[in-house]
Amino acid sequence: MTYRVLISDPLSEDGIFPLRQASTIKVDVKTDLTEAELVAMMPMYDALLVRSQTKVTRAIIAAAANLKIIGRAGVGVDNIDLTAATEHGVIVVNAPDGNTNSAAEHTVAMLMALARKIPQAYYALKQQKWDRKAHVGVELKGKTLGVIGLGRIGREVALRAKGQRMKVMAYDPFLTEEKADQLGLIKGTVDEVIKVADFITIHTPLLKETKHLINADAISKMKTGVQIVNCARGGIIDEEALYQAIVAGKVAGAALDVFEQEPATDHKLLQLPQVIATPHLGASTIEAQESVAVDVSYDVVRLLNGDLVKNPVNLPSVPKEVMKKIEPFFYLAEKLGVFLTSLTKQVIKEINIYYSGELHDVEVGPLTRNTIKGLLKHHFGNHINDVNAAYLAEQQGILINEHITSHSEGFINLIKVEIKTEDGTKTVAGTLLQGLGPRIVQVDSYNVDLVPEGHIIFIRHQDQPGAIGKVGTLLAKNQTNIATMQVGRSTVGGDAIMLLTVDEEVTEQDLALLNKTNDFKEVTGVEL
Ligand SMILES: NC(=O)c1ccc[n+]([C@@H]2O[C@H](COP(=O)([O-])OP(=O)(O)OC[C@H]3O[C@@H](n4cnc5c(N)ncnc54)[C@H](O)[C@@H]3O)[C@@H](O)[C@H]2O)c1
Ligand SMILES: O=C(O)[C@H](O)COP(=O)(O)O
Repeated sequence: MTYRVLISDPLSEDGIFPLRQASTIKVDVKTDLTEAELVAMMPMYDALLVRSQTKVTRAIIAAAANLKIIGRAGVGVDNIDLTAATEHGVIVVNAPDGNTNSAAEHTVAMLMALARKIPQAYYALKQQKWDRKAHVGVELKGKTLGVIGLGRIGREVALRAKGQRMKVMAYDPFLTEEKADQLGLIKGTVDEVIKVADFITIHTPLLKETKHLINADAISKMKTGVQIVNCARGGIIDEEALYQAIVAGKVAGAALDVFEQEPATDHKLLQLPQVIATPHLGASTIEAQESVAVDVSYDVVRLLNGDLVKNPVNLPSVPKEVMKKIEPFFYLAEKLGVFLTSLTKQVIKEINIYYSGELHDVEVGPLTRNTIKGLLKHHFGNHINDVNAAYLAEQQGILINEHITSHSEGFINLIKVEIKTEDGTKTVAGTLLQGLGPRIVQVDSYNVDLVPEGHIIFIRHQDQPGAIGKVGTLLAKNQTNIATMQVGRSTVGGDAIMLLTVDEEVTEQDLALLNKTNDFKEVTGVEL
């Protein structure tokens, strides 16, 4: 099997060696493609790698019938339609650490260039103007830097600003007093930060909440003469409001690496002498480009090899040590789902998953996704995967509840899945036996002991002499060989079940023969 990977933005050739080395992967590099060209090409690709230039739209994702992964060689994923990717079961990964240092260094370079008017002076000198008066700057030492967004880059910028002997005040929804103390900076609200800062630098993602975070109202609260740096994302600053504030003399200068519409060549902000700018160069260093390309390439290789990715964007990431604990349960969780869904023809309205015993203190989200995958596979086939399982269930209006308890009904660990449908409630429970592997241990109220694999016939009947023999005789007519059989009953002569495993796939003829006798209330074939 050969997987095809398309790289549609310029990526470091040195950084993509994990892809080049993989014998099962063929890489095509084709840049500057239009949306229509991408739509036409995508059906043949299993993976797409981009930077910020390619806009990965819904149309492109919808056309990409074989697409499994989109790798963003960088941080910001605002150029990728994440909702569409999730709906289509395409995992999106990024490289969150690879360009942190470069982006932080670029921000500090912009801050210093802004304070000392270096680009303006350079430009004048290139025009043969030796003008020392026009380019008098200000010192950073002793000034307050306001940092909005104290994630990876914001933190690095704050530390470097302290090296410039600036005071730093920061706002981030996750910043605690302890963390602020550790970093030697002051924690404030957005309003507090923008009111006191001489320089403001922004390091948030572009989200609904951060769109135009710096608008006319915010600017009106700032000090007159404030200078603003944006090396995060265009759109966080309202560009019209910034333009007006610079013209009015409220804002003394701005350093912009990013714009709402890129490329931004014919932009009115660029006409103002107080504005210095670079064309989205924060991550453009040899080191950062190599590092982000290596990170996403490895994730693509991992995914195509069937392994877990390191930096998922549209799936919660689970720490390695937690994953080690829960991974052995993935198979069981999915099989419980497949088993249970085989027992009903009705629409599932609600899914309750009970985790108990040693599963009570782990992150069970991935197990829930595997269970849902098993439950809905019947309807969605291979289209359903970890990425879209919860989404597809939600779209079907299915209610999903997780219940977690340390009490485990006699097993060290137990996953019990219950579905509610028009015809009532059905449950199945399974455990992972140390050294023996997964077992289904309960079907409705009946205790069983079944390895969840192979070809199974599930029968509901009335407990009575001859019932078991009849099943053997009927299946023999079809040359169907019973490998194992177990029975369970509520009371003598009461409701009972039989679980048979057979050597070959259960056929329609097998089921028809068993159903014809009218001796059995329910006969179902289950393929695990
Ligand atoms: N110019 C470039 O070339 C370049 C390079 C790398 C990253 N970036 C951009 O820089 C930004 C930051 O990247 P990062 O790696 O530090 O990301 P990060 O995820 O590590 O940090 C982002 C921080 O923003 C905070 N945040 C979210 N909403 C906020 C809000 N409303 N107010 C204040 N803070 C908020 C988050 O809590 C988080 O701590 C992103 O937009 C990224 O795309 C740009
Ligand atoms: O979010 C990012 O990582 C930066 O904006 C870098 O974008 P780029 O990969 O297009 O340089």
